[in-house]
Amino acid sequence: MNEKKKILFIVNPISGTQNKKIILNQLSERIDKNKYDIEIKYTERAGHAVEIAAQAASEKVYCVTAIGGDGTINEIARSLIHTDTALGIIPCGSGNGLARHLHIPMDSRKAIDIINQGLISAIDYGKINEIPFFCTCGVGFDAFVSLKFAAAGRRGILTYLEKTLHETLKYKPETYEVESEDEKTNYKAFLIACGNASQYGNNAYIAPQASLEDGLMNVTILEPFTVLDVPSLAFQLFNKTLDQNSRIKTFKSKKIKIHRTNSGVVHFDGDPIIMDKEINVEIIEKGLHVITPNNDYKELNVLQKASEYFGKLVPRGENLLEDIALMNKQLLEKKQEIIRKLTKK
Ligand SMILES: Nc1ncnc2c1ncn2[C@@H]1O[C@H](COP(=O)(O)OP(=O)(O)OP(=O)(O)O)[C@@H](O)[C@H]1O
Repeated sequence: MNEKKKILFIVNPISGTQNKKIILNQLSERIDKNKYDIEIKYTERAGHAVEIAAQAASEKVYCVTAIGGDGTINEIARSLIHTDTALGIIPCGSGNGLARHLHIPMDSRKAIDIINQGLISAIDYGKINEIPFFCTCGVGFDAFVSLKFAAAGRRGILTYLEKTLHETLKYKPETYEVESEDEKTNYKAFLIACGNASQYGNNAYIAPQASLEDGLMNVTILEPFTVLDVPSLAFQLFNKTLDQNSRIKTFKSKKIKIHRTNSGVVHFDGDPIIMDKEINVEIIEKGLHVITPNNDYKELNVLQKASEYFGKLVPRGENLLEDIALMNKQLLEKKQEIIRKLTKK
């Protein structure tokens, strides 16, 4: 009989708003005990997961699984880069950007099934002034919101939206010099986001074309905009078409330098940190092993989500043309409803 593989689960008790006890009960019921020996550790403070994961990697543990959000994943993954220990993810943060990009289910029972399947892929990661990030990093408004969110004392999507909507129209764009491998350009920008993955979390696609396997970051620069641009920007952010907006500049690069007039806040995977005027961002190819769903599962997941969405929208009528007209009307109403919600002060 094959020797069992060890998985260490690291639980961040403060991430997101989900009850972690329920997840741990599901874990003990569902994890494949013929295949895995499991251990569970709770973090006691910010930064603790870095130490626990580093110890596990030095002991050549098969996998360290985050039960948390992108901040917890960042702390664990930075200790696993360039080791044979794989990262597992049971998403329960506020945004879950990396898990969503990888099509890891938000339902913890299904995420446990993915770990049972145990398919390992290698993905890229990035560094912002030597601090690793796995999803996105950046300067400007998103970094500013991450600072407000960190100080809010509450987590979850509602707190995030509250902070974002509250601050959007007050925020003053800054001037940045951006140096890619090809050119140096000055931008007055609301934000500059560097995407290793495509989204911030909550399906907000700031870099819709980003891939975790191309060795490149997708840079998104949002130039100053007026209140009239907010509905289309908000809609396109969630519709994966932000790169089509006239206020957006995008390009791909392996590394960039950002020079700004003063030191200030940046974010890495949604966590804020103060950095100097000069910021270097680069992507390191295939430096992290992650347990991911297989392609069949990803396709099924996308089809299932689409059919659930349209299933809710379309009544079962007899006349196809009438159904299509009704569906168009309902899609338009849905779009207007999203825009109304996002622009309501
Ligand atoms: N025991 C702890 N007490 C206080 N803070 C902690 C503890 N353990 C981890 N942290 C910090 O909590 C922060 C937030 O965690 P995490 O990012 O996982 O949740 P989230 O912000 O709700 O989700 P997401 O990043 O997906 O939006 C992390 O940056 C981490 O440093």
